[in-house]
Amino acid sequence: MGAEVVVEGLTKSFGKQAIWRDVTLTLPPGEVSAMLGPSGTGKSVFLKSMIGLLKPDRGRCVINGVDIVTCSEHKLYEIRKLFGVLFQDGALFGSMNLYDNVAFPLREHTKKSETEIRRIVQEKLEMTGLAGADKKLPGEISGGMRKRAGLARALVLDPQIILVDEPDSGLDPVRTAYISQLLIDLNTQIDATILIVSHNINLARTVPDNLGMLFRKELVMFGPREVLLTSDEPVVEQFLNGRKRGPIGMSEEKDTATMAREEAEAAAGHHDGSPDEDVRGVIPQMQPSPGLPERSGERRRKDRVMRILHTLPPAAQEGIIESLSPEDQQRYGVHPHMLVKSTPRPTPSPGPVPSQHQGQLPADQVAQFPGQQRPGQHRMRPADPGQGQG
Ligand SMILES: Nc1ncnc2c1ncn2[C@@H]1O[C@H](COP(=O)(O)OP(=O)(O)OP(=O)(O)O)[C@@H](O)[C@H]1O
Repeated sequence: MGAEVVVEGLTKSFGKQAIWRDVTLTLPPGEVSAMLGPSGTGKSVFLKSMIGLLKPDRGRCVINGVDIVTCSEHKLYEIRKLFGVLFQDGALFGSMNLYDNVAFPLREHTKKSETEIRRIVQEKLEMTGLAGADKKLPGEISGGMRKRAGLARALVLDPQIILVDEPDSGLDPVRTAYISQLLIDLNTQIDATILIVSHNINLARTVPDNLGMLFRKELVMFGPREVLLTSDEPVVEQFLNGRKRGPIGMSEEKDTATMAREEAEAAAGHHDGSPDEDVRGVIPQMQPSPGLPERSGERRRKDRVMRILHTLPPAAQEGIIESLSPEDQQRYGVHPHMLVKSTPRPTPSPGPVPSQHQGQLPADQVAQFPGQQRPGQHRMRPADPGQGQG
């Protein structure tokens, strides 16, 4: 199973430009998570910080007990071997054919024989639908194929964590659907922890187990997909609906006067071209291709989410319960339209409670993974039944 990634209070700036601060989340092992956010909110910077290519100003990013923010170069080198990264353009060497590109990490980082390398490269090319394309140069193939070749290369060292930067960039919707399916199939086959960075709404709604969103230099939310998909938090709602009206503006954040003007214009009947339909709601998640086994990450996530169900907002609870099969509903002792009441929580310690204005929900409405702590919120007690880590 993939490694868990625990991020606590991670903060990054370039000189005086703050990118994001106090990002706290846990990527559950073997599950697929996606980080959304408007352009320029620092999603790629987040990915690069997670693998130690960029150094955060403060905070922790702990993988297998090692904090990659403070560890030695030697430890970082070791930890990086757990990662497979797919950069936006595949980051292939233009002068090497696909075979040599995919073989590159094996030749650089292992002492495997060429026979063994051939076996692994061919296996990964097959997994990514590129069997037979090994002699092609990156310049001779389509953008979608380049991404798949980048993915094949990311897989050769058997990564426990796969980071994927905008798998949909430059691809048409059909090719995006294919690469999305490939990511789900890979997760099924190798059970790696996957983090996808994207602003593709369709991918966000159908692929990941967990969703997060960066905006205004903060992590607005992170939790099971159903929490964001049913959220009425204005930033999340605007983003998932792809609307112009809302707090997200052309460059980043709109001022209050602009928002008020847009509200007034909308009330007066002006149509700004945004879709009328509200796409909020839980739609079925993409399943592994026929012939593949059940996805272990999905099964584990189901157990984990059912343990924290009572901590989630009612709409998310309903979405989760409704997406369970009748057998699972019976197994977990739930039924549609029931609301699992929140168990009393300890009184929060004094401290700033994130305000709606800052794009954050009050701490007790935010989906939190067990063992996680936010400012002003007590850590969930391990003794609390149903709060264990899935
Ligand atoms: N190495 C760097 N040095 C200085 N500034 C940087 C560096 N890398 C990124 N930035 C800045 O950090 C901000 C966030 O960039 P990033 O590429 O992470 O955004 P993003 O959310 O991935 O955007 P997009 O969705 O458009 O790819 C930008 O203002 C960018 O200019």
